[in-house]
Amino acid sequence: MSLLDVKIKKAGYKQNMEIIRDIEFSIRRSELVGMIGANGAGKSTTIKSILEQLAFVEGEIHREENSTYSYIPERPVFYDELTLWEHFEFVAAVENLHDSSLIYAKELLKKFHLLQHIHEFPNTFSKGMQQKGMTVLALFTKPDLLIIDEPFMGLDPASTILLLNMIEEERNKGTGILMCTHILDTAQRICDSFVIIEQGTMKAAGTLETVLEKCNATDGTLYSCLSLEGDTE
Ligand SMILES: Nc1ncnc2c1ncn2[C@@H]1O[C@H](COP(=O)(O)OP(=O)(O)OP(=O)(O)O)[C@@H](O)[C@H]1O
Repeated sequence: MSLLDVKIKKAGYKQNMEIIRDIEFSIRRSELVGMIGANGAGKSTTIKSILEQLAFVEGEIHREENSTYSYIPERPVFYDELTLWEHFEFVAAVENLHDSSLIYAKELLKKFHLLQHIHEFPNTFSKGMQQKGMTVLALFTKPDLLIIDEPFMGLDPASTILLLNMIEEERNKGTGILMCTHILDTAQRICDSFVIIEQGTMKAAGTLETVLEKCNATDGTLYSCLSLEGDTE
């Protein structure tokens, strides 16, 4: 049984608008799935359809019963009037979380070197600090499924390693992860499987071997699966 089964026939931002079509993949527990594709290919739109944020989706999206999910958006979003810590208190109250989750939040904040900033307003943070804040906010609820859009953007090398370790720890705990990224070398190294999106549709899905075969690039890398700009026949 999968944590998430996606079978999108077509979807878009308003009724009958077709931005993406024929996208089918699943995510199991402990599986890290990399979603790869050029700018504007339809990756974020696919994520939005999973998050039920699109006005028009034809198809089926099933999540395992009673499973929870967290989403780390490409661009961090914080409330202007709340400090970082107040964001945690707010989420804990809204989601009715146990007190232990706030203790866990502090452990994670320490790990991500944000503990000394918890009484500051995140909108005054640097891009990387905001990204780390969003990551901890997504993790402290202990989701079954984690959806991450471009997680490495703006992170310094130490924070990148921290994030990679965190992804590995989450997988070991059984969390299923969907990660959109343009950092193909890292994706190829760490993901269990891939979904390649091109011009709004799924070009290939499966293990590295499967997608490379589908892209006629058995000796290539993930780069070979993307049609490069300026390519001629
Ligand atoms: N709110 C919107 N309303 C209408 N069209 C949109 C909207 N958001 C995105 N699109 C269009 O949907 C298409 C797919 O965009 P999407 O953001 O899913 O691409 P992406 O693969 O995530 O790209 P990137 O790598 O640049 O983040 C693009 O043509 C884009 O212009």
